[in-house]
Amino acid sequence: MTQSITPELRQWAQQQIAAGVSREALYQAMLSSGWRVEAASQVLTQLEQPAAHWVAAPRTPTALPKEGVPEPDLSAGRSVLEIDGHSVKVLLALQHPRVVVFGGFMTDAECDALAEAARGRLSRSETVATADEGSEVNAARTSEGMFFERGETELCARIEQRIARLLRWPVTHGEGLQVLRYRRGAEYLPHYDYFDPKHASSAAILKRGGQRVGTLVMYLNTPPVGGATVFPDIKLDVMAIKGNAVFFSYDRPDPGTLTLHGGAPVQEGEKWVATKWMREGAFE
Ligand SMILES: O=C(O)CCC(=O)C(=O)O
Ligand SMILES: [Fe+2]
Repeated sequence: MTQSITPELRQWAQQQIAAGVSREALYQAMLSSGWRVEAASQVLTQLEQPAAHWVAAPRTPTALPKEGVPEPDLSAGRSVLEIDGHSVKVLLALQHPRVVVFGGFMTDAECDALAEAARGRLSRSETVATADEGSEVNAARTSEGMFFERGETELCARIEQRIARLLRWPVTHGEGLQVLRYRRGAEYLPHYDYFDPKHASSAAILKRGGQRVGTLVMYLNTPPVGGATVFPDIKLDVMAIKGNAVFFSYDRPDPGTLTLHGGAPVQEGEKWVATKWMREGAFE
């Protein structure tokens, strides 16, 4: 099925919205009638943008950056990246390890909506077991978490599309969004996001999509005190500020990537984040 975004389709979608149909209902209706996640999400995203930004058909799949890991286009010293009508600021860029901090990646409304959608589905976070197959509850991680399916809701699809464009990495190569809530005192001790090839459980995990090669942690609120994302190897603390996000990439599953990182204890209030992990291959 070709899924070009014709003027008629756009008009139909606009009429539905004007008639009070929610974006979510429209998105689910499009999926049930055979639309692909990315195309359906694009139609709805474009409705918010000036007509000059509309395209007649879905754009070609996101081109991979040369390096083989996700990477934003920061050529020519860009400080603001225009992604799907959002002005994403580049607040900090470090070469090695590759760490980029973005300002205004998500709107406050998007942060609130994502946290609310996740709230009822949180359970004590698990991490990959070290000894045998499967995952286990781990004292190093005292947050509660949940995973959305990729493209599960219109909001997930919209955020996933924005991530894909920002980091030039296909939506298909990303895991579903994970949402974590840390209550006061909760933390995530320093760890690597790649799967340790020496762990017994890694072989099975790697069959689906291969290694993780990049992470984007999005802050869904601003904890009053504490909760920074810390990178002990390079002594960098990224403060958790609502709507901002920190990206880092790792081209091999090796501590030499200097991507050791953790979530510092939350000292007051709560901390909410969404994490997107990107794989080297398609995660289907
Ligand atoms: O909460 C944080 O700041 C870090 C989260 C994290 O490391 C992860 O989700 O893998
Ligand atoms: Fe992590």
